[in-house]
Amino acid sequence: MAAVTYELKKTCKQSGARLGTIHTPHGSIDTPMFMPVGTLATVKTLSPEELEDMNAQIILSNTYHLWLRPGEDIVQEAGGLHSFMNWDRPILTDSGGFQVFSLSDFRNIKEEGVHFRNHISGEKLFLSPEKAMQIQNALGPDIMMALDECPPYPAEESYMKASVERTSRWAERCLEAHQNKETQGLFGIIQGGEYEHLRKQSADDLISLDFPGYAIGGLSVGEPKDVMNRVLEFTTPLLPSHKPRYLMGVGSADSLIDGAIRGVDMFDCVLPTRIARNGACMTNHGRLVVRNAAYARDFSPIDRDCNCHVCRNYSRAYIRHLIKSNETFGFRLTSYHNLYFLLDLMKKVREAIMEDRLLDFREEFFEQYGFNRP
Ligand SMILES: CCCSCc1cc(N)cc2c(=O)[nH]c(N)nc12
Repeated sequence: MAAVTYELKKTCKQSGARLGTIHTPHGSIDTPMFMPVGTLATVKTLSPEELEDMNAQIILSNTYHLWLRPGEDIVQEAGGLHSFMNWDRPILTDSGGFQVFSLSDFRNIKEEGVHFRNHISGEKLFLSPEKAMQIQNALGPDIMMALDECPPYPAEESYMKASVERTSRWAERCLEAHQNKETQGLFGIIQGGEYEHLRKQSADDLISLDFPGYAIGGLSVGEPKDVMNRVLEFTTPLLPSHKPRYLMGVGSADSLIDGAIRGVDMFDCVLPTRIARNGACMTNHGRLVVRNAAYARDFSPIDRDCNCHVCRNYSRAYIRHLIKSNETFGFRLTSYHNLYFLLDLMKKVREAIMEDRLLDFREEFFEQYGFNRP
């Protein structure tokens, strides 16, 4: 029995969207869905109990960061990530490659792996497909990611082709190095940038290796939204309909809806908690920067159309005061609301797919939120 399986439940009549359920050793996940990011084994400022209260079905953590601190050996001695962080629902870990490329000021990519400098201590380190698998096998997430290279945007076609071919060879090495096939699912990551023929090559290579799920990487790296949507339009249909599709690093409300319309099942992004720590909030009527002076005497909730614990109990004025005072509780309130907002948005997306009205929902939401407003 595979560790991770996907059950396709309904395909939307209006678009490529679909409803499904991902079954993992730590529970099932209704899709399309958003995954809060807990880079260092915590979703910043929030407790596992609060994440369960807002119906977070799965959270992410990061191989690169946990390898550096506290070390995968300590997490393994604790019984794995679930025990270490007291989270008994599913966990997905990224493979570390993206973080090496985005965080390290020195890196040298070779066939055997990537040489880089620890962004904290400066020491030289080396990450190979085998090492990425050893770390993830020790951390014990339900879903692991193969080691890939996420080239910058834009990238020359010749560089992208060589990178895709190396990522495919690394994916095969990850499969060979995988130690816990019965308890941990391994997803392949499709690369290829904006080049349709390279996306096809990457998909063909990885589909031939029969992963239980596939991620679309190399997006949300600075490309315009119309480029992302165009790449999704020709990439998502290449992927098996009976396996989960994960769009990496995508998390604004409009991108989640547009990704679901194009058949994406899983999303993650640090955006909701990152902007929360700057006093910015996602609402059904656009982004609200609650730290602004305009809200000093505004005793209404962050979002009058939100039913979260924060919007039912705290005012903009109070939250602005806490943020301006650098009070941790202020960041907790904005983080809780933003994650609740995206999780609730995906619940509404699932309901719209069930009722075959996702495109109508998109129009209503975009109009109310102010997307596409000139
Ligand atoms: C915890 C963070 C998960 S998503 C990080 C991420 C984000 C984005 N935007 C792209 C990629 C990618 O192409 N490959 C990999 N492994 N990760 C990516």
